[in-house]
Amino acid sequence: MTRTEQPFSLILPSDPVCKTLYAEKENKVQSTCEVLRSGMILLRNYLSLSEQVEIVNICEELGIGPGGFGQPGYEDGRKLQLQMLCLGRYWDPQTRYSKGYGFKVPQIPDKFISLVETALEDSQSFIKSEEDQLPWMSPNIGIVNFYTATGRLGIHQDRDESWDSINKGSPVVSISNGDSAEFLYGDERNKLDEVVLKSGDILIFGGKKSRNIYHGVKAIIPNSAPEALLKASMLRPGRLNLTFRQY
Ligand SMILES: O=C(O)CCC(=O)C(=O)O
Ligand SMILES: [Fe+2]
Repeated sequence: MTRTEQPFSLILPSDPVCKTLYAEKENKVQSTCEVLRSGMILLRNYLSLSEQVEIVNICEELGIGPGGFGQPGYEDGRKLQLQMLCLGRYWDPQTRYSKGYGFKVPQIPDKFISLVETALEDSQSFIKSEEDQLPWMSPNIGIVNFYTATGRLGIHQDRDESWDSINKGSPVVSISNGDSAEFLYGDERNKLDEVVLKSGDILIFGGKKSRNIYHGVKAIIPNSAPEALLKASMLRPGRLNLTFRQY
C-alpha cells in the first residue's frame, strides 16, 4: 500500500465545543432487522448517533497513526478508489493478507469486537430457520475503507481468509457510516441486486449460501450522511465502512 504523502484524516477542522453539544443531542431512530437473502441480514439504523461518532473518532485515531490510511494499489500503478486502514492483519490487492511492510498493523479495538459480536448475536436470534442460521465468529481482522463521493469498489468475493473460515461460512460484518452507498450483491457477477447502505446500518453475510456472494460498491450518494453525525464528528464528506471477519 502506498502511504499517502500526508497522513489521511477523516476529520475536518472544527470547534470542539460545538462537537460535544451535537453529540449530546441524540435522537435514536428505530432499528429493524431485514433478511435480504439466506445468510444475509441487514440491521438498519442499528447504531446510535453517539456510537457512529465514536467509530469515526476511533478510526481517525488509528488512521492518522503509523500503519494508518493509505491508498492500496497494484504493481502496474492502478489504485483502489478509496483510502484503506487494516486492523489485525495487513491486506492489499497485490499481496492479499500479509504482515505488512515496516509498520505495525493496529489491533482491532475491543469496542469494535464487542459491537460486531452483539450485532451477530442479534442477527442469530432474529433468524428462525436452522437452514439459514449464521455461524458464530469473533473477528480478528478488519478493513476500514473511506470512500469520497467518487469512490467505489469493484465486484469481488471475500475469499482471502483461511480455507477453514470460508468453508464454514464465517460471516463478514460490515458497518456503514457517513454517506450512503449503492451496494451490489448476488450469486453471479453479472446478475446483482442492489441495496442502499446508510449510516448506522450493519450488513452481515455468511453461511453456506451467502459467504461467497459477489459484491461491490457501485457508487456513493453525495451529501446523504446524517447532518447530526457530520456536526458531531466533523467527518469529511464521504463514506466510512468497516468490515470484520475471522481469518
Ligand atoms: O464498503 C463496503 O461496503 C464493502 C467493503 C468490502 O466489500 C470489503 O472490504 O471487502
Ligand atoms: Fe468485500
